[in-house]
Amino acid sequence: MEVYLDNNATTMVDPLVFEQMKPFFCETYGNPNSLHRFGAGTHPKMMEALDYLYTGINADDEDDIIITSNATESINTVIKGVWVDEILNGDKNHIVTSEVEHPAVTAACRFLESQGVSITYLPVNENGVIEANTVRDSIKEDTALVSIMWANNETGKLFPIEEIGQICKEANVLFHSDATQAIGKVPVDVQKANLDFMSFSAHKFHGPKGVGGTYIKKGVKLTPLLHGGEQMGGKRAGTVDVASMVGMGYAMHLATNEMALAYEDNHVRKLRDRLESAILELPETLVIGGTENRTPNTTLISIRGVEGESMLWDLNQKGIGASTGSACASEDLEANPVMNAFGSDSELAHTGVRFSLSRFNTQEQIDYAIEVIVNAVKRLRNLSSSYAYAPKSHESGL
Ligand SMILES: Cc1ncc(COP(=O)(O)O)c(CNc2co[nH]c2=O)c1O
Repeated sequence: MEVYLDNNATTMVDPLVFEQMKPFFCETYGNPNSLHRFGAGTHPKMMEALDYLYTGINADDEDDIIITSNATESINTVIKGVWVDEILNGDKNHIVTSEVEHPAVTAACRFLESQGVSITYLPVNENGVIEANTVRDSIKEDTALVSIMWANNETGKLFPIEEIGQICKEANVLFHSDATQAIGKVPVDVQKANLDFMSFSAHKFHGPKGVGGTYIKKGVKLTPLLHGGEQMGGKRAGTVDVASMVGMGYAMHLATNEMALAYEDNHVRKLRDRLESAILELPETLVIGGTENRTPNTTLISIRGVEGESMLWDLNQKGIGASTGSACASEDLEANPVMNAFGSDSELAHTGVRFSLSRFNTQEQIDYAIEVIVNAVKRLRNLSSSYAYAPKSHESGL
């Protein structure tokens, strides 16, 4: 049996989304910017996609959305655009972010640091969450931007975005959230959150890879990252991947409607809890960041005595796909940076395994995964030269 439990890395394209995309490869294939019928034929579905996108996040209208290639481009568009507008051409020189952002945020901020910008990286509390008051305390006269993720890709922890948005509004500071891991899992409302900018990526909510979006609040200036064309009103040059844009719009429609979010919060959460509870019955296991206030599909579990990469290999041999954290960091054997941010000791920081489910997982798959995981833990702990579990009188050893 094959069981895919790495949906925070990427998701399967929903077959219903794929159906919407098909016509734009060999039938309606014109360039949207061409004046003839072949180009104009793409417009109705592109407008429909923009309608799905802006309504899915409760933006004002379709002008508040630009189509990008992924969340990484969207994040760079915001951070570097604010740098140009507010720092290079303004009187600001400070950005507030967190220690547990995705590398797309951290690396963009590191680049700005190399250009002389001051960056504050806020720490998480013992539950792996940024506390809103630490944002308030970090804002200074010359703060240009606050950028805090909506949901952490490794732990699933949800951050107090609405509270932080109110703080930024009162301090008159621009506010960006990387919502890549939130859309399709929890309600996302850019107006309730007082966001000026937001980034997202279609392949995280059953849309195609290679397409994402940036929300830019109406009236907020943002110098484009890409120049050289009038697409997206000049906010993002380059011919749009029409099929992917249509796919992302429909995926947003399927993922953010009331019924879909209720399904995530019930069916997917129940399967995640079933998997998590079974693993937590093993001794010396714990959920990193705790089980409260998370996206319904994610669990990051430390299994003492079991190297995360070894576990992934065992699982893969049995047809199960999971991860130790962000795929972009999975090539190296570095300790999980999020676990480091929790102050985990170096041994613990290598024991994390992330399981991230989706609406396409079934109970049969989860029960099979539980059986494989429990057997893998037994095998790997028995092989470990450094792990010796001394069961307490009432516990059975492994
Ligand atoms: C919070 C967050 N932001 C940005 C990105 C980048 O998205 P992309 O530009 O579409 O690639 C990711 C991808 N996160 C992961 C990719 O693989 N495992 C992950 O957890 C993410 O989880």
